[in-house]
Amino acid sequence: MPDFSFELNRSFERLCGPQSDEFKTTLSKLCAALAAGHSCIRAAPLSSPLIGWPGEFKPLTQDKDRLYLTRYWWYESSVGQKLSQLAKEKCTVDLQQLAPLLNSLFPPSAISPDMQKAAAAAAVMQKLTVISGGPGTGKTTTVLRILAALQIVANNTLNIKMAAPTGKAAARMSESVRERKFDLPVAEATLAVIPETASTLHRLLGPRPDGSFKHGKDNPLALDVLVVDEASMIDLALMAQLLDALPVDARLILLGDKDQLDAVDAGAVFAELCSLKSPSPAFIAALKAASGVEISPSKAASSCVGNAIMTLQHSHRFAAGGGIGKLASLVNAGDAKGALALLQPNDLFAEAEPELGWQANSKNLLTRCDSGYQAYWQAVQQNDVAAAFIAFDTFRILTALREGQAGVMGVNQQLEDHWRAKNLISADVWYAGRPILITQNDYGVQLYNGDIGLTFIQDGAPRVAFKGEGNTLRWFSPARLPSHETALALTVHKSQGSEFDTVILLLPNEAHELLSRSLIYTGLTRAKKRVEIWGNNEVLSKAITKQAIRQSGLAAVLKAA
Ligand SMILES: Nc1ncnc2c1ncn2[C@@H]1O[C@H](COP(=O)(O)OP(=O)(O)OP(=O)(O)O)[C@@H](O)[C@H]1O
Repeated sequence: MPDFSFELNRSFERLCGPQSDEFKTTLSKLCAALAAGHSCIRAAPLSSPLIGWPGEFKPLTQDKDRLYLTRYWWYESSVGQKLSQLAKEKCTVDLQQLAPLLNSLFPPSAISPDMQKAAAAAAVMQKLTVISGGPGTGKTTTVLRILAALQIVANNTLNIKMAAPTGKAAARMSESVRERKFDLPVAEATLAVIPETASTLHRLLGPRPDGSFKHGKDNPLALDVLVVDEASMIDLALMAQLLDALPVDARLILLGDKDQLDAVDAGAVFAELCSLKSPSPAFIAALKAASGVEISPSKAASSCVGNAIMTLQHSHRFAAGGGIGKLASLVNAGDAKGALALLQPNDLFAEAEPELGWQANSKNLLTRCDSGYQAYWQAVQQNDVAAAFIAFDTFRILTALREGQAGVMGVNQQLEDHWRAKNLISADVWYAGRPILITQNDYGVQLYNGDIGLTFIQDGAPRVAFKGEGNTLRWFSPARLPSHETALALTVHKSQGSEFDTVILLLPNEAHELLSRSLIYTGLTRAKKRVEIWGNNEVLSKAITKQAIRQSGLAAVLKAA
């Protein structure tokens, strides 16, 4: 792959002649920062015809002490502007109607304050709502009740759409909404106008062959309410495009988990928004009047989006005091000592108790995978496609890194070699049972980044099955598949938006700059019942203590708005 900063510098030199060494060094730092997910770097202003102040539209933009490639400066200011406009819009609310409506949708709760109910009141009272919560804190449950409340208030006339950044996350959202929707204590007419299907954000925006989108400022989306799940995976560029396509009167509800890994590309919009939680006294009073819930003020400096941020903290999925929930809180608090103490193998095999394998030893790992994948291979051997899909989601090995022995490529290779040696799989690349992960959106064949397919041999030829709508299957010959890779193991990054009964989180034996608190948290919270962390104390401790902070100016824009 060509070095981006080298190529960029060459174009700049063609445009403006030779540049100073200082400029070249700064440009290379900026490109490296973008690749690492930052939208800008902190840099003292440099004198160069290529760098301009905001609005000058030179290739690079210096905004106070922040230096950007101008495209990213534009994305950031556009996102900041749109979010602040949205957050400042007031909605007319009839408290006489809203208070009893919320009481009917939210039965009295033992959890105080009832943040689910508060979030619902906030979502009816305002155009922008950002709901952050860990696994099982009730984001889907809450958003369904919000949608019911919004429809009832609007006499069931709203056009609501739901979306998520990846196909897998959209499928999971559709599944949980379908499972949960009919529990809502509302009339048939309201149920009928709550959607059951979420699409990917790309599909919603309408991709064009040149990479641009059909929907934008001049052709806004046709909707009144947009709900976006797994919003922490949205990068700055996609968020800018999404906000551009949002109609002026629409409401936006973003759901996510602020503690999870940020988007792969530049920007950490969701986490940054959540850091700006600062409910005003007037908003706290309004919320109490509407929902009876009294939320606490926060110490953060006030910001125009401060009233929009709602955090759900109580997990209804992990039993109080259960291993995964406890471990997740310790990791989030950066308490490496506490996390390691909890991971002492005292009660290793209890459900939902985390286990720490002290040393990632590849032979043990392979044996562990023999038992973890046993049900899967059985289903494959019996050619039972439905059972194979179910079994495949019960166990997954997640790697912190891509490269190296303990990286996803190394582990996939070792597992294939191991199972070939045992004659469990054939020598063919497309062996029966080869699971694959799609790594690129292909709108033609409707396979999307993150989709998982399983290979079966039919009439002597390999065919790959993907789950379609409901319980249907879609079959493809390998030649028709877009970019893909083997998915016996997945990276933590690629596992976002998925959950498995048992997760093995595999760390490398040496500390690595890509290991961070949010990576450990994201990996371990993919587990529904049991997580085992394979690695050594030092690497795990270092990762838990390291908080990856992305450079960006979005918070500054929102605080100043
Ligand atoms: N207030 C509540 N009281 C009791 N149970 C609840 C409450 N809210 C949610 N639950 C239950 O907790 C479980 C998780 O809820 P839900 O799926 O809404 O959470 P989530 O945050 O969307 O989870 P995910 O991590 O899957 O996105 C569900 O079984 C749901 O019925």
